This record gives sequence, C-alpha cells and structure tokens, in this order.
Amino acid sequence: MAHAIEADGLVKNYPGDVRALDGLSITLGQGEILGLLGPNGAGKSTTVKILTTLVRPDAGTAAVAGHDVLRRPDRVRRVIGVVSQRSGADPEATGRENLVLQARLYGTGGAQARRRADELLERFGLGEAASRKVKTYSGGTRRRLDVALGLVHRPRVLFLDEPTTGLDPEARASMWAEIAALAGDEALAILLTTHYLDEADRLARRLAIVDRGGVVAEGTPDALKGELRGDAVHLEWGETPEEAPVRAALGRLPGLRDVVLDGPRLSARADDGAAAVPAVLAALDQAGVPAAAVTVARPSLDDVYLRYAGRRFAQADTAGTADAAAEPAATGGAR
Ligand SMILES: Nc1ncnc2c1ncn2[C@@H]1O[C@H](COP(=O)(O)OP(=O)(O)OP(=O)(O)O)[C@@H](O)[C@H]1O
Repeated sequence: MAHAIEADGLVKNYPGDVRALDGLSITLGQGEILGLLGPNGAGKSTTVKILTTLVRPDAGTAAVAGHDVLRRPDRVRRVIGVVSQRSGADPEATGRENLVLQARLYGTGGAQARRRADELLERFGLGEAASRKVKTYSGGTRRRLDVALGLVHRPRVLFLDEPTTGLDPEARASMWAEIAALAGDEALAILLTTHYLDEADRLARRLAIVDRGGVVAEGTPDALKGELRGDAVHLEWGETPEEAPVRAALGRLPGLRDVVLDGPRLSARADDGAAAVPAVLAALDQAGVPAAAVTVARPSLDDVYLRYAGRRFAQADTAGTADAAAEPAATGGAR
C-alpha cells in the first residue's frame, strides 16, 4: 500500500526572498503519527499547505495516499482531514448541526449524515454538548468537535495543526488520548505539527525536526534522545556572563563536551552529570563567573533540537511565543 504521505525535496519561495522550504522530505506510513516539530517560521505550515493542496511547491514532489498533490488535488482532498488551529465550526450552530452540515458538504445524504454525526458525537464524548451552540463550548470541547469535523468523511490521513494549543492540562491529556486512539484503532495516519516538545515526545512515533525549511533530524523520540550519550548539564547565571572565562574554565574539565553558551544559559554534556557538577561549579567559582543554578537531566528533545539545529528551541522560535519559551529546558522530555 502507498505511504500515507511521501514528500520529496519540497521547495517553496515566497516574495521578498523568503525560502520557506528548502528541499524538505518526509514520509508517513499508514496508522502512524509523525510529529513535525519546529519553531515558528520553520516551514511546518507551508509543508501542510502543500500536502493539503492549498499551496503549490516550486520544486519537489508530494503524494498523499498515493495521489500526487499537483496532478490529482481533487483525490487528495477526498482522503484528507484537516484540523487547523482556527476552528472551522460555526459558533452559532450546535455541535450536531455542524457535523451534519459538514457531512452534507461532502455529498452525504440527510439520514446518513445524521447517523455519521451521531457516531462522531459519541466517539468524541460530545453527547451532552451536541444540542448546544458551539459558542458555549469550553476550549477542550471545541477542539474535540474540530477533530470530529475533520473526520466526517472518513479520511485516511489527518493533518492536526497544534491540536492542544490553549487547552488546560486536563483537556490536553484527554486530547492526547483521543489522538493516540485514532491512530491505533482506526489506522489513521496523522501528521501532527507542533511546537510543544512534550506533545511531540508523547504522541509521535516518529519525529521530524524541522528548521529553516528542511528536516534536520528524524527518528523516534527515544532514538533521537538516545543519540545524545550521557547527561545534559544546564547552568544559569543571573545575567549573561563573560564568555571567555566560562569557556576557559570549562575547557579544562575532562568529560565535559558540546558546550553551548546562550546568553545567561549554558548547556553541556557529560557522561555522568551528577559526578561532573562539583568540578564544574568549582571551576566557574575560581574563574570569577559563579553560576546561579545548575540542573542535570537525561537528554530532552530540547537538547536534541539544540544539537541538530545548533540553537535552543525557544531561541529559534522567532516569534518567541510564551508556549515554547515556557518549555522547561532540562526536563521537557526527560524520562
Ligand atoms: N504567504 C506568505 N508570504 C510570505 N512569506 C510567507 C508566507 N507564508 C509563510 N511565509 C514565511 O515562510 C517561512 C515559513 O513559514 P511557515 O508558516 O511554513 O512556518 P511554520 O513552521 O509553520 O511556523 P508557525 O509555527 O509560526 O506556523 C516563514 O519565514 C514565514 O514568514
């Protein structure tokens, strides 16, 4: 069977000399969840727009469920469901009315459309909310309806764009469970775009880390983290320290490597982080640049990102959203 998604060498330029995609390639198998992870501006939305036939690539090829996005956009649209960040639901209509209307838009007859709406209302625990206007829904309920709307026509590939942005922790957890079940029970292939590191870690069987229009690393979350041998050591100062004495002090310590200084924060790797810390702190004290805080953690996806993209995730997030910045560096994906 054809891959759910096969994209090869996608290039997209926008006016103003913006190269949104610079040869991006991804594949997604049936029933798999691929997490497209990257900061604002990395090229995730452009990739999704090409795969959902909204934008034409300047170069490269892409097929969804075996249908070429340029030659057979009509067929592609039949087999995909898209849940974008902006809700497509009519706030003045009820959940049931929204679902029935969506089914009718796909050409389903009245009785069958109502049956499908009922199935989805039950599937997503929306029974109680079915007869209420969408404008009265909580964020989590609305998101569940959005996903249900994306599934009305039984797509084979679902595009989920930042599915839990703005949800409280409980609603987030329940959305994660729904998404995992969709891929598991219904063999739906899901392309999840997110810039929550923990979401990607939790949900995606495979991750493609996107930076500056291309995939810089790909693999299971564990494999990606496993490539980073040893522990991550993170240091922080009250204000940005002078770089030369910090580097000189740490350069003398054996076993400390991949030192990246980024403003008042520093990350390094050590085979045994806990054992390295006393020497690290002593060396910095002696050099007159004492650190204010130190943490040792198993590598997180943030560390993976740092290694492949050469900068911290939050720093790379050009818009500097609170969401990404709030991601704890040392513990984000640590296990
Ligand atoms: N219509 C457009 N015209 C000009 N530039 C664009 C257009 N759409 C996107 N870009 C630029 O292309 C680059 C990639 O944008 P894209 O939206 O694909 O990134 P993203 O990873 O989805 O980011 P976000 O998480 O903010 O959605 C960015 O530099 C963006 O400013």
